[in-house]
Amino acid sequence: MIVTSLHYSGHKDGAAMMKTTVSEEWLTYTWVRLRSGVEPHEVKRQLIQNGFDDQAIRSLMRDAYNGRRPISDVDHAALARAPLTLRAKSHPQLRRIPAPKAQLYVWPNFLAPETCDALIALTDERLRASTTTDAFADPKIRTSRSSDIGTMGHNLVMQLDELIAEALGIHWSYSDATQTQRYDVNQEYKAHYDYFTPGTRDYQVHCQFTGQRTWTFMIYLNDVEEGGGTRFRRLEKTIMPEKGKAVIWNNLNPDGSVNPYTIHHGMKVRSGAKYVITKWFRERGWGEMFPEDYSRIS
Ligand SMILES: O=C(O)CCC(=O)C(=O)O
Ligand SMILES: [Fe+2]
Repeated sequence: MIVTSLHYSGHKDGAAMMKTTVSEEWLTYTWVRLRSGVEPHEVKRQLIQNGFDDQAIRSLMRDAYNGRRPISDVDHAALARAPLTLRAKSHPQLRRIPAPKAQLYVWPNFLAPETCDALIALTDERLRASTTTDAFADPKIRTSRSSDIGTMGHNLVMQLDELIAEALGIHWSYSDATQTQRYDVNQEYKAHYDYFTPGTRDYQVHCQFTGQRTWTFMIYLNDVEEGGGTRFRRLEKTIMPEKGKAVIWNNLNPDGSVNPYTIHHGMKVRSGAKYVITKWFRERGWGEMFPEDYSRIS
């Protein structure tokens, strides 16, 4: 903590020593936390604890100061028309998979091979067993390992977040912190939904601040020797891993209800290893959900 860069407006009696100006260090402190998925109200609490006055907290947190937008602001029809869906009509690589029951897209070569390699190296630095949010679920449902690369404050991941957010056309604050998954031989993620079933305790716990999951943006980081496809059994489509290829789908219907046709299975790797980035978008973030300058990117 670099205290010398801060200006204190101390009262003579010493009762309140409030920090009133912001520094690069505290901006980093604030935004690394917000990027990592720490809720705005918690970041605000930490800043208060560190002695900042309200004005300084406003300038540190900017759009996040007022917290996530209310659930009543969510426009599900607009989510179903996210800029990516329009871009797919003319983009040379991005295309919609012909499956009328769900919005499913593939984008080959979305990431450059060197970026994939750097993300794999970062993933391998800090692996943990993958979990599912349902404590009662079969422990064999997801046997891969995961890495919370979105909480490391790494520049590369922040750039990746921007790239994904711009590609989809939805601001990164409407997403969970970025994760990677590594599957070794015989590891898989059995058929599941990325959304939380409304009315369950799971939904209550995992959606209370951020709302439901909306779009999933997944990227394969390597070519898998054998196996490891992503199977959408109700759509009768299987996407095969290819280094840098993104698979993107909307877990919801245009009316906001969950779409069970999006059930998918990360199939067993038969030979080699498989790495994927998973980025789950959410109903609630701060600021504009569809920033205007994202829509201009072709
Ligand atoms: O690895 C895959 O192909 C699918 C991963 C997945 O569905 C997930 O992480 O939610
Ligand atoms: Fe999934």
